[in-house]
This record gives sequence, structure tokens and C-alpha cells, in this order.
Amino acid sequence: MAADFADFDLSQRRISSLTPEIFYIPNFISADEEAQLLGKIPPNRWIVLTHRRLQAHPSQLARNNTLLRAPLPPWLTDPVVPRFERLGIFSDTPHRAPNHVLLNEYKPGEGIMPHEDGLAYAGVVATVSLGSTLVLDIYSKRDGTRMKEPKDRSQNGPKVISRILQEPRSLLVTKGGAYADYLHGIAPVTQDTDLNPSTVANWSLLGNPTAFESGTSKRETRISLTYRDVLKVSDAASRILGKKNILVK
Ligand SMILES: O=C(O)CCC(=O)C(=O)O
Ligand SMILES: [Fe+2]
Repeated sequence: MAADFADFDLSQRRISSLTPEIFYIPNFISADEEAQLLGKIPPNRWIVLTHRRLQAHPSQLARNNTLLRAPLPPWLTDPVVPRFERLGIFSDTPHRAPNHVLLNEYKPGEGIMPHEDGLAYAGVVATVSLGSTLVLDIYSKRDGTRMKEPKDRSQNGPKVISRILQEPRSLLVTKGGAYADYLHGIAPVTQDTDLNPSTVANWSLLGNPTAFESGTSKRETRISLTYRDVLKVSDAASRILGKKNILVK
């Protein structure tokens, strides 16, 4: 049985006071709950991209970043959302609860380019990891506005400032602009390497650090559930459904 997180102090799980506000909780869900979640993912909802596939629940956002008002499906709500409530994760966002979940699936060798999450969402993202461990890289936004020569690219490009190891069943919470003032990405590799207490920012918070003592972690298929609060919500069902152009993200 996973803990119910009633008297849990999230501030104790902050990854580092020097970097953006990011919190890590291993074993946020139990192995049974993980298996149930994996079993509930609808096989017909995947949007296939080049290096991963994704699903959006309850729906994709419309072009103007508006969510059509609809509840999250129950399998994405229980048991996760009540635990968020007990931890106060979304207590300061406009709807005080997540209203949107993006699922991403990465097979070994797949990843996601460094990016920021954009203006559609409140500045809190809560990510539940399923199936496999992988490293999330956090990048500073280097000022690359003017690159005189292509060779300057290495100096001006985004730079990894933090590496976060996400174990299956863990929760990662990013707050306070961590996903807007910094970039985040996942390298398209088949194993994560160079893992140790000085290269992994959340090493001291890991559930099972002994599993990574060899310094490498082989990727299996990993699915993330990223819970968000979309700022703009609309009841105008017919107007939005009438529009042809729907954005993935
Ligand atoms: O899979 C993840 O943990 C990150 C996904 C992500 O960055 C996104 O969907 O914007
Ligand atoms: Fe993202």
C-alpha cells in the first residue's frame, strides 16, 4: 500500500535549493497501482510522433490553447489526484486542480528535445513515471540570440544544469517557472550513463539508489503522466469542435 501522504512535507523533497523548484517523491504509487494505470491506457488514443507517442486527456487543446471543459477520466483521477490534494500541489493554480493530462511514451532510444512547456498551463506540472527509469535533463536558456559563426553554437546552446533520475512509480513536481524559465528534455538513448551522487541531482531522494550503483540504467519503455492545469477552459463545445485545426500541444 502506498502512503496516503496526509502529513507529508513536500518541501523536504526539493531537489536542490540552487536550481529551479523541483520536487521528487519515489514510490508515489504502488506497483499494483502502476500496473492498473498501465492497463487502463486506451490503445486507440495514441498520437504517433517521430520519437515518441502521446495522448491528451480529456482532449487535445484547441488552437487558442483552450481546453474544452470535461472531467479527467476516473482512471487518471484515482488514486493520483486525491494525493496531489493532500500534498497541496495544485493549491495555488487557477483551478486548484489538474484539468489536463498528457501521456508520453518513450521506447529505448526515444526522447524529447529540450523545450519549455509554453503559456497554455499554470506553472505547475506533476509527472508520474511508469514502467522504466530515465533521466530528465534541465537546461539553462543560454542567450543564443546572436551566433556569429556556427562554431559558436556550442557556447550559446542550452546547457544541462541538472539531471534528474525518474524511477518508475515516482512523482516529479516542477513549480515556480521551472518549466518556463528553463528547458527540459530527455536524451534519445538506450541507456542512461554516468549516474552517481554528483551527477544526479536527486540522488539522495531516490527510492532505490543501489539499483544505479553501476552508474548505468538500461531504458525500458517508459510512460509519463504529466498532470497540468490549463488556464483557459471553455464551455463553448460546438464552437471549438467546429474548428478543424487542433494542436497537439
Ligand atoms: O515525459 C516527460 O517526463 C516529459 C514530457 C514533457 O516534457 C512534455 O510533455 O512536455
Ligand atoms: Fe515538457
